[in-house]
Amino acid sequence: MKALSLRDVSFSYNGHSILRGISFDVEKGEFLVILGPNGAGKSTLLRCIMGMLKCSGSIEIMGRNLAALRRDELAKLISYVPQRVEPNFLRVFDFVLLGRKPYMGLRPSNDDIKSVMHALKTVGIEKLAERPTRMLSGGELQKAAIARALAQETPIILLDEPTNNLDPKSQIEVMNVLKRLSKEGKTVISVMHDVNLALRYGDRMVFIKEGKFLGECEAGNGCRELLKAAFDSNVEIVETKHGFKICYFF
Ligand SMILES: Nc1ncnc2c1ncn2[C@@H]1O[C@H](COP(=O)(O)OP(=O)(O)OP(=O)(O)O)[C@@H](O)[C@H]1O
Repeated sequence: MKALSLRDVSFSYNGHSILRGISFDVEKGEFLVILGPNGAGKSTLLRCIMGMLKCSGSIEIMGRNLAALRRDELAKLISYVPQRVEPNFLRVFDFVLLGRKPYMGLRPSNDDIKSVMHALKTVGIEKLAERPTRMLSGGELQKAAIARALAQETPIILLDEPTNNLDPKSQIEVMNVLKRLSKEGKTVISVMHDVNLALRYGDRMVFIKEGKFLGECEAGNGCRELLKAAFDSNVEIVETKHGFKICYFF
């Protein structure tokens, strides 16, 4: 069974075609990065997978047809970290507790509280539990959003540009958390613009261009030709002394 299977997924906004017949699979425990130019349809694709937009074609999540899943069933299979998270008056603990909604009764159970504490520890922000989210830095807020998704305890986690607006140290911290999660068996699917982070942390890259599936490649193999075609630029990939692949466009 695949974690995610897309077959001929298409979507239009008011008759304007955005996604055109996208098909690909994601294996369980894989760290898949979705890349492509601005406006290619990456965020739209994530919203289709989350059932927030109604697309044609078929989407299977952990072997189950998305169209046949109830909202609470879907929320136990897949969690979503959106591109922008709005900070508010909620304490970090309560913000992360929102991830327990699919499981919670009127009051949080001991399991809910344990799960929140575990999620906060996993992303390394347990010391911020009492702080209102509006008093967090961009990186801390991003980690809180990831912790909320972890508290949801889903086998798949979907992220839309999780390293946006983060400084280099926070970028690496967030990517290390995601890599560790995928190594522990979670399926991580992330839209990213930072090709170097994608090459370094992803297992595989899927390229979307003009609403279509352009191609896929193993991240370790550099993916030079696909990068060139996706971004209409010349690309060079070099290996650093640490064994990382670094790519630059010209
Ligand atoms: N609510 C909407 N109504 C109409 N068109 C929309 C809407 N949201 C997005 N679009 C259009 O759909 C296309 C795909 O947008 P989408 O946000 O999915 O692209 P993206 O690949 O995620 O882009 P980026 O890398 O810039 O975030 C764009 O042309 C965008 O203008």
